[in-house]
Amino acid sequence: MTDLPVPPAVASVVFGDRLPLAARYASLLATDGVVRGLIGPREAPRLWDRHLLNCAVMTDLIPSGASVIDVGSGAGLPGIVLAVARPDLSVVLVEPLARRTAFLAEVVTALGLDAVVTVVRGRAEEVRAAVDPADVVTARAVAPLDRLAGWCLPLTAPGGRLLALKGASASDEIAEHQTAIGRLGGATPVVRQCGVGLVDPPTTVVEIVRERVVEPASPRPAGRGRRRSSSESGGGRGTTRRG
Ligand SMILES: C[S@@+](CC[C@H](N)C(=O)[O-])C[C@H]1O[C@@H](n2cnc3c(N)ncnc32)[C@H](O)[C@@H]1O
Repeated sequence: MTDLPVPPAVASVVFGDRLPLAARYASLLATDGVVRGLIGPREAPRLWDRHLLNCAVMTDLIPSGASVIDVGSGAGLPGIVLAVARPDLSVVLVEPLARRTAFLAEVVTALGLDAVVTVVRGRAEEVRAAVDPADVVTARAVAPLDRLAGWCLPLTAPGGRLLALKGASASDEIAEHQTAIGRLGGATPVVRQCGVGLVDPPTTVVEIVRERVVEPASPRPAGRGRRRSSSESGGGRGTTRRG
């Protein structure tokens, strides 16, 4: 039998009066989440430190009343945690795997979050027609920054931001992918440290504002070769307009 994870003292600072709801989510992860293979058994004892608190502290970067799309939610990280910590947010969870969206839908209902959380099954690059662009798009452990920007900036409202939870590699990834991100309409990425003094280590978030809207390139005239997709071309062949 799995021991249910005990919230550390700092959890009440981070979640406030939503702590019981956060604890219910932690229990679902530690039981159903482990049994159904969405969370590794070794993660159960460290769910609070490495997962719930690590995700919750990024709420500092999310404006009041914002719409949020969480891309690649998996078992609900960070999307469910954001909805638990911040009842003012409306959250869409985008996840392609049926086993995971089934779990997410059950968790949303079990936590009474149906009014503020929607689960969408699909790949981020395929759900554009199905979701409204959001003020904030989040992603944790989903893809390198250039691919994330290609998937997530089109889901971000002009002037909104992509918040990518990253580890120690954040600065290296920015150096590697900054040019591609710019071509996709992203502003210069900024590294933010969240939860300093609350979580150790603090959560590293790469923030990318969608400063320009990049339209897909127009098709080339017939006979001049196959048009490259934006992902193949690094997004560099699009046309842009100010957002
Ligand atoms: C390593 S898991 C991370 C899950 C969760 N964000 C977390 O931090 O625990 C990566 C997740 O991204 C999802 N994913 C992969 N490609 C995706 C895409 N193109 N669009 C949306 N989600 C994707 C996978 O199905 C998987 O659930």
